[in-house]
Amino acid sequence: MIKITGLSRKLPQGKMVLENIHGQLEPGAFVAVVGSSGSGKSTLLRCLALRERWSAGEYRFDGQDANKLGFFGKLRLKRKIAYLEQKALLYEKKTALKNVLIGAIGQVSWFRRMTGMVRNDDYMGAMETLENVGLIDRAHRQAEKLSGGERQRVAVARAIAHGAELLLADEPVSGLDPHSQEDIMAMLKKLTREQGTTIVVALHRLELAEKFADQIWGLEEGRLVLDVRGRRLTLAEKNRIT
Ligand SMILES: Nc1ncnc2c1ncn2[C@@H]1O[C@H](COP(=O)(O)OP(=O)(O)OP(=O)(O)O)[C@@H](O)[C@H]1O
Repeated sequence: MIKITGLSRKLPQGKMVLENIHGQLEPGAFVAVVGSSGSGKSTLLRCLALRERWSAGEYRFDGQDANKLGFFGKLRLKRKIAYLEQKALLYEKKTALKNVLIGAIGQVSWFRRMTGMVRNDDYMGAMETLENVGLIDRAHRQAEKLSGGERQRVAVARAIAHGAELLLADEPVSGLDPHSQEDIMAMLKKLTREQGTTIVVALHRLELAEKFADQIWGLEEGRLVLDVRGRRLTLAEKNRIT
């Protein structure tokens, strides 16, 4: 379980980008973070991904206090967390399968990483994750020849092959057509159900959050003003965060 208590992020100029955020993420939860532009969604995701430092508060991952971890402890924790960019960053000339394998290779020994040797298990694991994200028929296609939605699927498959327990995705569907947006959200939801991955997505489209997420966090000027589970937002709630 992930628990954040009083998480705040103050910029050097003094501006509070996140202010006293409290929240809890159960294993396998699918959480959408919504809020108007500049409300702090990306900052929150980057803090949860340990890519940005918070200035106050506590972040516990399975009981471990991230503030108290040393260099190697933090590295181990980072291995459990995957962060997806808006536009999936892939090795363009490599196939979807190779891109996933590179993720899996991050989990194997130094020697095999250096030599690029791939075991049959790694290969089978990578093919299985590609199947899980509905991309088995694109396994041998070069990344540069994949559509935006397919690229996001490869990035997700790579994160799963890498053993991520927490997947943070910043606007993973922006720039995709509405049909692909729904497909990606459905695929993410399936992963939370079938693999138990905890997924947090920052989203602009509220209707996607309502349709697919189990829980909605609403941010307003760096404060968490909504934490809603299992129901749609009221009109007043929608107005507050848009
Ligand atoms: N390093 C920084 N330096 C200056 N301002 C920053 C920095 N990081 C964040 N901000 C500011 O903090 C606020 C929150 O930014 P953030 O990117 O987290 O918002 P967001 O909700 O993800 O916005 P968007 O939906 O437009 O991506 C914004 O006003 C942004 O300009």
